[in-house]
Amino acid sequence: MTHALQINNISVALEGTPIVHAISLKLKEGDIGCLLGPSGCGKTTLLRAIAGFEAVTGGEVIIGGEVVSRAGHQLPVERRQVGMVFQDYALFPHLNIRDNIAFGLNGWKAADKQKRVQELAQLLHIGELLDAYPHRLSGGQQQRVAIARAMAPRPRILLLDEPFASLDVELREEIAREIREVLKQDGITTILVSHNQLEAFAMADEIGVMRAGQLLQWSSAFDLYHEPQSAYVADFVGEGVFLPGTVIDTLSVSTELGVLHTDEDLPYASGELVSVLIRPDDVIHDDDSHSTAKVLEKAFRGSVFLYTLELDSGARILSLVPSHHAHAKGSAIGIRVEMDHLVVFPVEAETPPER
Ligand SMILES: Nc1ncnc2c1ncn2[C@@H]1O[C@H](COP(=O)(O)OP(=O)(O)OP(=O)(O)O)[C@@H](O)[C@H]1O
Repeated sequence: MTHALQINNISVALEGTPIVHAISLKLKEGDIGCLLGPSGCGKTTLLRAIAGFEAVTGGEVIIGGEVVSRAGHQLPVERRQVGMVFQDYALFPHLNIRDNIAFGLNGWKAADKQKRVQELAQLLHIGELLDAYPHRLSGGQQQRVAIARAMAPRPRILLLDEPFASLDVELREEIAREIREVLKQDGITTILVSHNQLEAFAMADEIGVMRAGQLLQWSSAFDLYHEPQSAYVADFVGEGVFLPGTVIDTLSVSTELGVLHTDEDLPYASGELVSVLIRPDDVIHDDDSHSTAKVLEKAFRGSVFLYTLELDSGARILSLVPSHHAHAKGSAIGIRVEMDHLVVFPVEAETPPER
């Protein structure tokens, strides 16, 4: 099967400094991928290499089956048929919104141009703004226009660099979901860059976690959360803590929270010391439980509180507790662990993610 985008083992250097190291990924036609990672890990550099603004020092970028980059060969940006939305939107101030959107449609018949502009204006709810000029628009409206303009020529890939960075935090997730719908309806294959995982979850079919120029894992949000392939990814994606454990057999690990069982064989020998990932939704508040933990912190999340709890050993775990259960800081509450799948890593701790 030909993928809309295939990246084979690419490396990119900026001014002689290696920044992106041997990254590979594939994206299906019409899918949305997200590069997620802390500041400086190389997300933008990888995006710019796909767009053709940066050359690769090794590997290949293949768009729609065509090799557009390999060492010593660079198809120019304007011949790649990629659309790009920059963080500052970069609208043309002297053109109205209609002409901004139609800007890349040179060579289209006037009627087709008009049809495409109308179609996008409707999809992105900017129909009333077509005669206005960019300076009159809010940040959110300018963003919609920038996305419409980049989508207009039906690019083979749409590249979005931190598209929601300048929007209100409360709005971002909702807008990410809405833009996802727009892209899906128009069938545009997209890669976006983000350092916000809620945005990535709301938007993407495939998410890649990057760290120091490497792609640690490329998979669905569900798999990143439930099947992280490294302690770094487990820690970076979602919330949770690692608790020390001792392997009893391939299906069970002994921890301070009792013996935890898993549904898939663990690749560890009996007696081996391991770290077990405990997510807040694995720890259930239960007044009838014999195990207790002390409430250290409470963070209100609407329908639930996120409790930070301290175990007898001093180890900390997190728990989501319905917000109608009010327990004071310092009090002990009953807890029960409910997990059918364990995520376990060797003890040697990795450096925690820089956030
Ligand atoms: N011209 C350059 N020469 C050498 N190194 C550079 C150059 N430009 C950027 N870098 C470095 O490359 C690394 C990756 O930068 P990049 O912008 O790709 O990261 P990013 O993950 O997109 O970060 P952010 O989320 O902060 O935008 C950074 O450490 C940066 O300092």
